[in-house]
Amino acid sequence: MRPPPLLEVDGLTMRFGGLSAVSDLSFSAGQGEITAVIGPNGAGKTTLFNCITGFYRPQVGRLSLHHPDGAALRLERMADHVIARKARVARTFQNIRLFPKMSVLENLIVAQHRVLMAASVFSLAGLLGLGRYRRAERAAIDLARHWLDRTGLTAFADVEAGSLPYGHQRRLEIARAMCTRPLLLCLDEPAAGLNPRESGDLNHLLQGIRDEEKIGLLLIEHDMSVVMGISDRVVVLDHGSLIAEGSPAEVRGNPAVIRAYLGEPDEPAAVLGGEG
Ligand SMILES: Nc1ncnc2c1ncn2[C@@H]1O[C@H](COP(=O)(O)OP(=O)(O)OP(=O)(O)O)[C@@H](O)[C@H]1O
Repeated sequence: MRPPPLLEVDGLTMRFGGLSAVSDLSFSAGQGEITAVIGPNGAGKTTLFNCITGFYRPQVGRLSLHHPDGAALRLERMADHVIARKARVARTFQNIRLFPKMSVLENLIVAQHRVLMAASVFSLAGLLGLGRYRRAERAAIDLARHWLDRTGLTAFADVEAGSLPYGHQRRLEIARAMCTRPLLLCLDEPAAGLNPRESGDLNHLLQGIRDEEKIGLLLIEHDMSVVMGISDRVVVLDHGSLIAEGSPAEVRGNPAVIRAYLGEPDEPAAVLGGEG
């Protein structure tokens, strides 16, 4: 049985001039599930992420984020900063976007600036005088330390983020996103540029986040060992439309998926291999 939907995408269409980058797309991503969005180049994956995170406003369709208190927030009506803060959707990027000159720890504290500023009641007096701010600061440091530990970065806490090896920077991006306490974590090609060992570590980290935090993860990924190895559901796009949806095993054997990737029905293992 599928878990309750966390994100429901309903009839989503996003056009650029005459081009439909996403076309009448519907699917759901469950709470406590890893949902992978795959498809050939130009299929509309990044456009979908940009609609979910408020960077684009779709012309048609609904994006509903179901909160544990029963509220269904309509993301397509919200600005990006409201989606991050109120709907609690966090995102990492294909091209890593850390503060490279800040330390690893500072990156994780800055991610929590909204909570800290709220605790200061947005005033200097609040910053200087209130126990409430000091408690919030303590909690922010504890949360940062927790995610440093979970991502294996504790030893690098004081190191400049930009000087970390690539695989560590990817994990730091995930730690930073988790410091915002998201309900939905959107990961844009988290395995890009990782070697097989780092990719294995990433799988382990993402499965741990799913199982322990019970949040939803939505990932765009081209590395099929990651997609087939850790996803609970796979959504396949081609030319902006949904062509398949199901478990990794169901999707891997789907003729439409094989055609979209290979242009012919032979040799699915070449592109859609992996564990699963
Ligand atoms: N801002 C934009 N303006 C015009 N066209 C765009 C814009 N963003 C995306 N597109 C077009 O929309 C289509 C889908 O692009 P998108 O980047 O969403 O695909 P993708 O599946 O993420 O591809 P890739 O795997 O190569 O990253 C492409 O034809 C792309 O050129």
